[in-house]
Amino acid sequence: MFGYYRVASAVNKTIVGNPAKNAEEIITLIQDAYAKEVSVVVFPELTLTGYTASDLFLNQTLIASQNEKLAYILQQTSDIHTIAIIGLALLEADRLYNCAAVLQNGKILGIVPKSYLPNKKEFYEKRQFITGRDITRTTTELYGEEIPFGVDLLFSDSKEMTFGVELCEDLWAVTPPSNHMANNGANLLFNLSASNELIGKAEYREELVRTQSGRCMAAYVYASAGVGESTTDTVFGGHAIISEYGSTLAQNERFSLENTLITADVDLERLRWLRLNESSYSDGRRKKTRIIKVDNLPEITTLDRKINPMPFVPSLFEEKKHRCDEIVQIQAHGLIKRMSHAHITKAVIGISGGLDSTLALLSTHRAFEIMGWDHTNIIAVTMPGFGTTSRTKSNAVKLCEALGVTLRTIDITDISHKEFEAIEHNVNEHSVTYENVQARARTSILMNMANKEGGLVIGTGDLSEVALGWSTYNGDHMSMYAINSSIPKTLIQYVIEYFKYDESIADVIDDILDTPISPELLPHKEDEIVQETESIVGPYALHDFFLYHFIKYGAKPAKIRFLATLAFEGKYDQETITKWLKLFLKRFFTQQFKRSCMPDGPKVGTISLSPRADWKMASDADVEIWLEELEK
Ligand SMILES: Nc1ncnc2c1ncn2[C@@H]1O[C@H](COP(=O)(O)OP(=O)(O)OC[C@H]2O[C@@H]([n+]3cccc(C(=O)O)c3)[C@H](O)[C@@H]2O)[C@@H](O)[C@H]1O
Ligand SMILES: Nc1ncnc2c1ncn2[C@@H]1O[C@H](COP(=O)(O)OP(=O)(O)OP(=O)(O)O)[C@@H](O)[C@H]1O
Ligand SMILES: NC(=O)CC[C@H](N)C(=O)O
Repeated sequence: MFGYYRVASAVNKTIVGNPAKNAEEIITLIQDAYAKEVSVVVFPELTLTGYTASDLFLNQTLIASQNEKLAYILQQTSDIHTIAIIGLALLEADRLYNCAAVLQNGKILGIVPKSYLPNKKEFYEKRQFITGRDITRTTTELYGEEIPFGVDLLFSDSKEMTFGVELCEDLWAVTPPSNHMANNGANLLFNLSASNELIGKAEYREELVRTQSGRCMAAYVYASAGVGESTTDTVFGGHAIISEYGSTLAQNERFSLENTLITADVDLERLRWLRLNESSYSDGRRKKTRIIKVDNLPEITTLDRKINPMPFVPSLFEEKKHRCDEIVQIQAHGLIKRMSHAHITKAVIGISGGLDSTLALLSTHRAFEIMGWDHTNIIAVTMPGFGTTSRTKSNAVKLCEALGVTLRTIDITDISHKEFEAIEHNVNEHSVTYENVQARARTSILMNMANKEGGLVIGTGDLSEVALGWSTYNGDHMSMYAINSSIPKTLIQYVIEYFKYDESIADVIDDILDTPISPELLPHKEDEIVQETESIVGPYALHDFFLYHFIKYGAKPAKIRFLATLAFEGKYDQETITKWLKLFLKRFFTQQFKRSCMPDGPKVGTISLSPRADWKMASDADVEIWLEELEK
């Protein structure tokens, strides 16, 4: 489903040295995983024997029993499409290898040996096993069949999934085998482990799994041996972890006395496309690998994953101050460098009482504060026009007064009337010309004032407006430094709210956040805003969501719609989402010409649409195939 696969980590109840009993638990867990539509489930290291069998691995009875019970598992799971990866002590060429056997539909698809054998303190694997690091392009014989065997095996369904397998210590090595697997296209990695519990180790282990998923731009599924292992010298807690691209999606409670199975739906399509955006991924050296084809995998019927409706906004409240501080620091230092370099000491900003100009003013104010520059050198200009209401105007004035900046008021109605007359535009015709004359009048005033004062015009447009082209070309679209240009509207609101720590502006910020978003270009009715942006172009929450998935993952519109339907369940139905998504796509394509000549401005988050850095696109590209997809 849209590139999602359900994967699982299983920790079975273990009896050391009893493959028959362990096999029963393994079969139960494989059946459970299949019932849950899991594509691949991974088990702990040396699953059938128990990891702690120690010198019993050198005894014929244990290995014979293990192999017999593996055959039994194959027979019992012959009609199960879920792939199971279980740990096996493999006797090959009179050597013992610590391996992962990949099983599906009663067959062994391949066997991968462990590369790094821990051999210090409580670990002494080299007593029984040898490394399989150099084994490539070979097979091993089990039950009379030749089975691919080696560290060069990858498993692919020829769709979105290619997976590789490593074992426990492999992940702790300086260069884990999974690095090479990822370089060769594996976007899903499994680890069969037996990692004992020591204070603080669980946190480190989770961090290791999570960061490896980030480094490899992959999903990483980890299963470690449970409490049934021998406690002669050490205790095992059965840690199960599923991470994807630097985030942990699921993790179990350790020390369970029962079988445990955790699942997560991983987005393997997203990972593939993310990699296209990383040159260091493309530059990774490819090695010879053998690809084992797999098919008949279970498909999920419903997605079990929380989709964040606000991808630009941190979900944890505790992160707010830190994140907002960071954003404002980046903005402020972008401006400081530019002003210092140009030997300019004054900033000129049009203040409307709306969200964007509020943040631009607050961040400019922070820049002046950092540098100890005189706040009165920030020249804030309110320019009431036909649509300006007393609410926004008074908020603009209150904010400027509280911040101690220089405030000027210049009414633009006369200038606009003169312009209408000059271009012979009927003042009663409230068309785009009527709107743009005002926006351009304001920009012209700001630019000319900047010349007069020796100042720099601070641009206020945000990333959502830049994506939609929701600005007047050569009007508010233009400035000398566009401080908000990579901050989307949903984040602008969040950052402004953080400034409420300053009590002198807390009330006015509340009212600014509460005011409908509007360009206030059409005449107001009895001092009430008539032109609400979100009823014209659609909700910014949706547009920011579309933008994020479209740019970051190159997602197809049909997938974006599917995800939005889940993320905004109960708020927007599919029809509404489709309507605004079409508008987003149309505007995104037709409005590139405004982005192609947008002013300099600091990149703040991972997404920016700067034509010089992040987003190079033809201004005349056709949107048809993107729209067609939504008709299917
Ligand atoms: N591909 C292309 N390459 C080069 N030029 C192209 C072009 N497509 C159109 N054009 C030209 O550009 C013109 C259209 O661009 P433009 O003049 O900007 O005009 P336009 O985008 O039609 O109008 C600006 C819109 O932005 C809204 N606005 C303005 C100001 C602030 C805010 C806000 O809420 O923040 C919103 C306003 O309500 C209005 O709907 C066309 O008339 C055409 O001359
Ligand atoms: N009445 C006004 N006085 C001064 N400047 C204005 C006025 N109206 C608009 N501007 C300038 O034009 C910019 C774009 O206007 P717009 O209304 O889109 O932005 P905003 O009000 O700051 O924020 P939002 O888009 O969130 O409403 C403003 O940020 C501001 O710099
Ligand atoms: N089984 C192993 O390879 C264990 C070694 C590893 N460093 C751990 O404790 O997790």
